[in-house]
Amino acid sequence: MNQLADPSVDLLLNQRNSNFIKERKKLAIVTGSEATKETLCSQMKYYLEDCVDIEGYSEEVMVKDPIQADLVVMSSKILSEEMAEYVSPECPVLIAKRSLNIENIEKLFGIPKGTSVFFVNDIKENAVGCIEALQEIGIDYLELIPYYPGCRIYRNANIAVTAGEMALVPDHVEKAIDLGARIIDISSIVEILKLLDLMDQKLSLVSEKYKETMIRFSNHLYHLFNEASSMNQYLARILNQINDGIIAYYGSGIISIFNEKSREIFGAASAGDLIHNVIADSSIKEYLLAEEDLSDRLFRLNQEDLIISKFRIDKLDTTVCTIKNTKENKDIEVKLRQDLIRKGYIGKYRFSDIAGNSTVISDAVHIAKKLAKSDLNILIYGESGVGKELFASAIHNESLRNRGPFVAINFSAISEDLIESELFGYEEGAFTGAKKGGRLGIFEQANQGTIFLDEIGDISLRIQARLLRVLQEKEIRRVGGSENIPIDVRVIAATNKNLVQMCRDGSFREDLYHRLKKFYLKVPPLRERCQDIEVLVHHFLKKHGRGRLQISAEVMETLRMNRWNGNVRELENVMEYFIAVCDTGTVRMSDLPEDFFDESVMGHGGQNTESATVRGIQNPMMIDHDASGIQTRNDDAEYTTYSEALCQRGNLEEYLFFLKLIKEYTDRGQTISRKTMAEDAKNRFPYLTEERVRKRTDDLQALKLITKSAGRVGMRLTINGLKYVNYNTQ
Ligand SMILES: Nc1ncnc2c1ncn2[C@@H]1O[C@H](COP(=O)(O)OP(=O)(O)OP(=O)(O)O)[C@@H](O)[C@H]1O
Repeated sequence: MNQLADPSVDLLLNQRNSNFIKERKKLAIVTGSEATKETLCSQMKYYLEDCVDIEGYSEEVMVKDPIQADLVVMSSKILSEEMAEYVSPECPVLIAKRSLNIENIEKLFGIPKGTSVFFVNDIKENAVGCIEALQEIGIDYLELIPYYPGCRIYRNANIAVTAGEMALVPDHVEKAIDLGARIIDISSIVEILKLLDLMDQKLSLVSEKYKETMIRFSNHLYHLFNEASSMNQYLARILNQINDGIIAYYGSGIISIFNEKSREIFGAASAGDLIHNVIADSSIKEYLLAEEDLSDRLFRLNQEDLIISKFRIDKLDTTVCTIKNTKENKDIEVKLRQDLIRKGYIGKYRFSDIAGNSTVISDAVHIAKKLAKSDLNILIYGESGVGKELFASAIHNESLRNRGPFVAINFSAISEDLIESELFGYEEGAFTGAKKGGRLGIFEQANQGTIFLDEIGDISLRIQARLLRVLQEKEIRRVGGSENIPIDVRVIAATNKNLVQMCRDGSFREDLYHRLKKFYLKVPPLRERCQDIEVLVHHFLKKHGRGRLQISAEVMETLRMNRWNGNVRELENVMEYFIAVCDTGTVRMSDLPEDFFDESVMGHGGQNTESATVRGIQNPMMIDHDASGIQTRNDDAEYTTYSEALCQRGNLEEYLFFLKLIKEYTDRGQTISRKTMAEDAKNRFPYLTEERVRKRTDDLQALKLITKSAGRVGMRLTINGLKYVNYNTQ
């Protein structure tokens, strides 16, 4: 290691009182500043404290009495001249050689290669000496410029390094690094031993300690260099893994970073090369070297479209560019999307997939689109099968998270024991049967995306508490794990239960309810939007590949009148049934599922209060409910009631003839008028005029066996009319 010293080392021995000897020797250290005094005193105490009293004096603090010691060590020659009068004339004086304290050298490691740096010291020799010392220990990649009072600045720098001379650092410098005061050089330490007559006693110990310090330091340095170089390798690996080109260069165009992707695009180059020589395309070269132009630009190179972006790091006089190949980036996006699709973690639906134009559904879509723009949690309320998941998926796809996963979990379909590990995952060995390597929970899988928690009202209070913590802390802990894992997920929860009531009766946590319900969306049941049925019917026929299949007007009417307790899902099921059973091009009443009227049209378990009124009170065809709420019927008795009612009004045969006729026409998708009815009835009932036909149809309408409306729809059988006809044609 190089040792720096004042160029002239003078040993001024004043032997006038050579018998100045005490039991413990006294060493006085005189410095310019207090900081240097501290450094040098602690250095000498490290070597000699056990046998020498060490006293420090600095020019900064007034020395009152003359300094008396076995040896006075001056930190510089100038100081020895300035402080001479404060030293007892009989004291021997040594002007110490000093060297750079390299223990703080790591402070320089952050300065990038090629940077101009002032080395600041009190005189030229010291500044130059320190620079040489730094170069010798490997800091030769910086452009070190000596700086001292009165020097001429031939090249400027924004960073300054000094050895304890911060006061001399020029004001314009943006960053100053103090390596600390220079320490006493080993050769001067040996001199001190000699002068204190401690050579025999201390030399080997001091040299041991000195060696030890050096070894400790060089180990430290070695470690730091290793760390820095493995960090560099690590960074280089990262930069080479990135799928975009990355180039960094100093103001003048000297390249400092040129990653693998850049090499693929522009050809071979490495740090130290010039942009000017490396980039052949003149427009790209011009753009890169135009310091003030920081806009993103599109370039075409070798049939590829490149988007180049730039930003400046002014402090380092560096420009960094990223180069994206638009096609490759698209391909990557497609791959990532395919990966999500493979895992099933995508929102399958968009708002355009929501069929229906009723006001209620349009309003719901309108609100949902607004909610999609925010990132807050949403609670969707709606009966089973109304389309809650459809809405959740559409919201995800319209939100800023649409490139992330959409993961859905239905709590009603998972047992309580499994919910926790499904949501939060588990560590290997968390429980018997846990998979090797553990498993990610859906919260982790949905990271940066949306999680859809369906049937949230079905989870236990225990899981509610865990879920609440996750929503509050935004981190999860795997089952059997000890680490908290941060997550960035938007939660959309759904329920068909009355959560407010559940909060009241204590089965749902109110705090969780409020966390989930930052926004609220209600999806209306299908029976509140009968206008949508026709649109939905065609939507599902098309969705299942039978867009051309016709639905007879009567069937459509029957569908419209249905209660649809299973909502849109039930309607879709019926459409799939039609597709499976209908052999002709038109679905007719005869294609309706056998149990359609039992299970669907009649409603479930007395929920259909509106229809029950129509059927039960005003209609002779009664629906009874047994104790369990399940419907029971005595069909024969009910049909007989109709027959009796008709017989009381006129000829049952005529009425049945007209009912069948209406059915035939609607099955063919045709409307039937009174005139047609009279004509068709002519052969069997020649006495029936058009007016009489009107009378018969009025009777049928009064018994709610048919409906009459003006225009295209005309006369139609009601469900009961249809069933009564079917009963009589068996
Ligand atoms: N307006 C609509 N347009 C098109 N398809 C719809 C519509 N509403 C619902 N569907 C379809 O109906 C089916 C049921 O919808 P979804 O699963 O979203 O209902 P849900 O309310 O989440 O049901 P559950 O409460 O049982 O989970 C799905 O196949 C969905 O695509």
